[in-house]
Amino acid sequence: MIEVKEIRKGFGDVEVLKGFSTTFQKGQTNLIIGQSGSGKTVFLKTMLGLHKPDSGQIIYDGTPYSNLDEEDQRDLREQIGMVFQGSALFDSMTVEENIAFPLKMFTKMKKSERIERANVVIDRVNLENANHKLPSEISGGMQKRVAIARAIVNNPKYLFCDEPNSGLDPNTATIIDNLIREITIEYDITTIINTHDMNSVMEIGDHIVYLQKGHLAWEGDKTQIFKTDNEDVTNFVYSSNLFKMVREAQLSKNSI
Ligand SMILES: Nc1ncnc2c1ncn2[C@@H]1O[C@H](COP(=O)(O)OP(=O)(O)OP(=O)(O)O)[C@@H](O)[C@H]1O
Repeated sequence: MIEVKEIRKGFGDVEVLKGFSTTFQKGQTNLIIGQSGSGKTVFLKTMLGLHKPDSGQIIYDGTPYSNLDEEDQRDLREQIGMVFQGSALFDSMTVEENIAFPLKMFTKMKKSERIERANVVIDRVNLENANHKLPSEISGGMQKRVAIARAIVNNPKYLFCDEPNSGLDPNTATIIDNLIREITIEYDITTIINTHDMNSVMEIGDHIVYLQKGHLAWEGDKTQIFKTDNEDVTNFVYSSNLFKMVREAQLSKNSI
């Protein structure tokens, strides 16, 4: 569980996160959504410890990040798996080497142990037969699977995903979303996903936080978001043409 208490972060005179609180439960896919520039990335980076908040606290399973000394902060960061936008794989490493990399960085495992553990997660994300391929030799969807496998190889308690669907076709995006959700439940991870994708909201939105100009303007789940009377959230939800058409069809049906 990650608790956010009255978090504020600014750069110079500009305050980007304007003092809000929320709680991200474990075993749930927690989504952060909002218009471009609303502060989603700054929020994610602040939770990751990459930005120091001006005030407020991020509390990881009861422990405020700001109370930790440098060594404990490092230990905590090792418990965070990260899926970067665009996968960020090492081009010159095979799938297996990419996935085993965090174990080389953060553990004292022998090479044979690292390979064994890497293959457990390779099986989990259904990447069998791709072990010795390079990222350039596999599809975008498979590259995402590698990124997810690399993020969970060290058994993280927390998983942060930045736009995990970007660049994928809708079908593959849904498969990747569901893989993240299954892993979240299976390993009881606190997962936080930064996304623009309304399909993700509908598919895996267990808890959705809507940021607007640095404020937390709304939070709820994937069914509540379609019933909210918050106009900004509704505009965001229906900003895609497809959703707009579905809504208009529903409204005209209701008026008959
Ligand atoms: N390091 C920084 N220094 C100064 N301003 C910053 C910095 N990082 C972000 N900002 C500003 O904070 C605001 C929010 O940016 P952020 O990247 O969090 O938005 P976002 O919601 O993630 O947008 P997008 O959906 O386009 O990625 C923007 O106005 C941005 O210019």
